[in-house]
Amino acid sequence: MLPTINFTETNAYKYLADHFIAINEKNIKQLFEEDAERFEKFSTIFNDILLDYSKNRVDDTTIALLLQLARECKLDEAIKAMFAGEAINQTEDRAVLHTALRNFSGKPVLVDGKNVMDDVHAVLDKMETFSNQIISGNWKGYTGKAITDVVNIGIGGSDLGPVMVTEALKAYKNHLTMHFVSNIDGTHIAETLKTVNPETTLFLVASKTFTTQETMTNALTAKSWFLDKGAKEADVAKHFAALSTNAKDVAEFGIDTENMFGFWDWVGGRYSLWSAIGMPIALSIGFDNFKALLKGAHAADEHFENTPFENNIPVILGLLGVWYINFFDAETQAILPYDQYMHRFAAYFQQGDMESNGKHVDRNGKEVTYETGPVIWGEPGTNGQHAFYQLIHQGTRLIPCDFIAPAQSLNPIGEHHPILLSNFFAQTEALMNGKTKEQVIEELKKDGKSAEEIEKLAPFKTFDGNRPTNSILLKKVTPESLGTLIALYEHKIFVQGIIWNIFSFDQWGVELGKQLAKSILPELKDDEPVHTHDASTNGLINQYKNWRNS
Ligand SMILES: O=P(O)(O)OC[C@H]1O[C@](O)(CO)[C@@H](O)[C@@H]1O
Repeated sequence: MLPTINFTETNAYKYLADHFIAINEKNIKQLFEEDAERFEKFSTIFNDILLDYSKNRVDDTTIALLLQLARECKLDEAIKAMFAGEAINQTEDRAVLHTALRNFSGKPVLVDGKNVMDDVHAVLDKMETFSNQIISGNWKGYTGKAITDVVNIGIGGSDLGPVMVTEALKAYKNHLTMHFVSNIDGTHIAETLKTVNPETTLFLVASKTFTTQETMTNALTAKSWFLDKGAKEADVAKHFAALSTNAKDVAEFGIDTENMFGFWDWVGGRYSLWSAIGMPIALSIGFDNFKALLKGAHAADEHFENTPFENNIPVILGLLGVWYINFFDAETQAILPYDQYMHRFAAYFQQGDMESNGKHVDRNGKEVTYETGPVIWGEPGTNGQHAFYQLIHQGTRLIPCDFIAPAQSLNPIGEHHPILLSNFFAQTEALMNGKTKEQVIEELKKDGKSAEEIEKLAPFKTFDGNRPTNSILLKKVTPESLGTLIALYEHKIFVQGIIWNIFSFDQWGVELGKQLAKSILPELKDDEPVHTHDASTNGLINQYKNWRNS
């Protein structure tokens, strides 16, 4: 069982509330001037990943109090409970053990007294054999040809993780062409099927539950297309595999359970890329690279489990987030990778974070009286700079940002990477320093502006600065470093869920929309007007019925 402490009733919270008033008076630039050791103190290196959190609105006292908050909320007990396989997903009565999927410690992991590591290794071995066969071309399609294209059909956690990682590690990929179909909009599957050949395509039906409407509908469409193209039912086994926990429904769908790669209810959908759901990753970059990804994540797990809080990256990131959300009223958190390959990283953690910590009821079943999970968003730099950074620099909102960049480029062409990195360094500096009125006046004078013009323009060109950022500098994006980075972010989400006293591993809110869509679908069958909903929903449905055949 997890502790059930209301963090706003801790001593640390009360001290932080007082301390906030003092720190709110200061700007980060000043904090650097006051402390020559600030960078050394507020940065840490772990396995070729440097986290610099010195450009935050914190000082020694803030960090000490935030760490005290973590201790008062019994974060240490919660971490132990998760790694020990306790059923900490209490509303679903499940353990939370994505860490077991990447456990290379040789230590057993017990769920209800059973060591799950044998099952984990058995699936990994099966994935290795299968992916090697497909990549080598030894696996033949129904006309004797090797597989050239892989279509992953899944949604949410059964899509975003594999998409994000295969994109982030594209530099490591082999000859297979990967496709991902997630949207129920027929356009997604239709456009994908236009580009593939049934004789050389492998479909992966990825669904933890194997009941998700979007995935099942897309998978059935893919199967009909495959059969329409001249293949026989018996050929399905050569072209369809399932990544799921639900063997019964996989068999009913007509997929040979020999081609099923299983996982378990203690793997949350948004934490499942390390499981059989990672098959597209293994196919795209090879099993050894997939294993390196898992090893990188395992290193982060050991770091999270064993490192004192003051040097523990997920703990620090999580607490800084709490500081901004609950004291500075920050509503969002931007994730800004300066790496084109990582262009889906923010989208991936949009689900990871928002589905986990988008909760308003605490672990006692009571409505919370404070803010919980932030809105996560972001795009790769420098595209973001030319789109939404204006608001981050000069808007009215405080938006804490994580800047992520690799020191080494996987495509070191000309001056591209130094230019990219100069932007990465410049942005956090600009966000911190801003530009004073005096600096602006000086610049305008140099430009030959008149006193009147200077007076008019100066307010618009002045930047307050004092906008907080974390910088995460990786030596290079490799399967291992990416695995570490993802797992560090996963654990950050855990830390925040513990502090906010919420359950991070269920997603009841999403279930309601699914149920309602299923009840509306039969009403769309005929052209009779509906009257069973509120006026707005009735109006929309009836207009749809009027227009759909006109
Ligand atoms: O893998 P499944 O069971 O198809 O579920 C897909 C996704 O649907 C959700 O349950 C809700 O969006 C996610 O948590 C999950 O990743």
